[in-house]
Amino acid sequence: MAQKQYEVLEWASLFLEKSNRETRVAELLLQHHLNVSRTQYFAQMREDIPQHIVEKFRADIVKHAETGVPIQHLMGYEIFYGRKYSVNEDVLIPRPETEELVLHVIAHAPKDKPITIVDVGTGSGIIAITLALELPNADVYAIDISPDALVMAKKNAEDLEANVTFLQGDFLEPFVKQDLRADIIVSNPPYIAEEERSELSDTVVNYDPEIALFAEDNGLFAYKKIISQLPAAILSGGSVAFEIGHLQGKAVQELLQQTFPESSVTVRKDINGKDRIVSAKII
Ligand SMILES: C[S@@+](CC[C@H](N)C(=O)[O-])C[C@H]1O[C@@H](n2cnc3c(N)ncnc32)[C@H](O)[C@@H]1O
Repeated sequence: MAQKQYEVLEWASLFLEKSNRETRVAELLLQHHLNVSRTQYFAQMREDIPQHIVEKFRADIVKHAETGVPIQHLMGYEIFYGRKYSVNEDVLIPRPETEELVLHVIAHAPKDKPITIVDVGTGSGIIAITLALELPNADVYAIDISPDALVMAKKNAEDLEANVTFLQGDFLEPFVKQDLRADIIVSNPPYIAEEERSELSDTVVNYDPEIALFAEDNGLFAYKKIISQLPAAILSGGSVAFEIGHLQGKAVQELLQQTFPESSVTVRKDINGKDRIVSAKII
């Protein structure tokens, strides 16, 4: 018997609710299996869906509910800043908060002269690639310690035709080693404290890479390390922008202020009113 699109979605929502899984994912997954735009998806809510698509969709919903595997891994991609990025277990699944970091950098970047930008801890490459595509005057470098993450980031850069130089190493070290200096340094580093592990969903703990999530020193290790490398990596008058955990604003602000006492360091809130970005213009 043929099933209408809204009936298939209703089944998925009930199934996911029963297994305490988020239901928002069902729509994204169904849209993916139907291979339609968002507008088309809503327009055809009362249309019949071919049986083979219903079966594939149901199988993915059951797998997600039973194992916690993120739908982005089932689909093989996530959308970031309107572009499709391949993802797998080697990279953090892009988060919507990070779009706010990218928007901040784009809004404040000089547009009238050549600039150099470094993305520290690039993962799937979302920050570096978006900046390379949105800021044609920027020479963009992207660093990660994980060779596997860099494979995925390079694939994404190639697929999206973005010109990014990828370096492997410990935070800013490979950039500094080349005697380079940047106008803008941006990072969404690992910032979750080990003590917070139990608060995370098993979808995050089991499927995002450990190295992308956790940081010692109450989640501050990466900020401390990057800030200690900054004086050798940034140009005077350059700027820094970090994504932060919503309780880390004051601590990261103080760390930056200690290293650059003359600079003004700002904590910015995200769309939900939570501290999300710490930025500074370096003097
Ligand atoms: C929170 S993820 C961010 C990934 C990506 N920039 C994003 O926003 O989705 C942090 C990234 O930092 C990388 N990383 C962790 N420790 C590092 C280190 N010591 N040096 C360079 N990168 C590191 C991880 O491999 C991971 O890709």
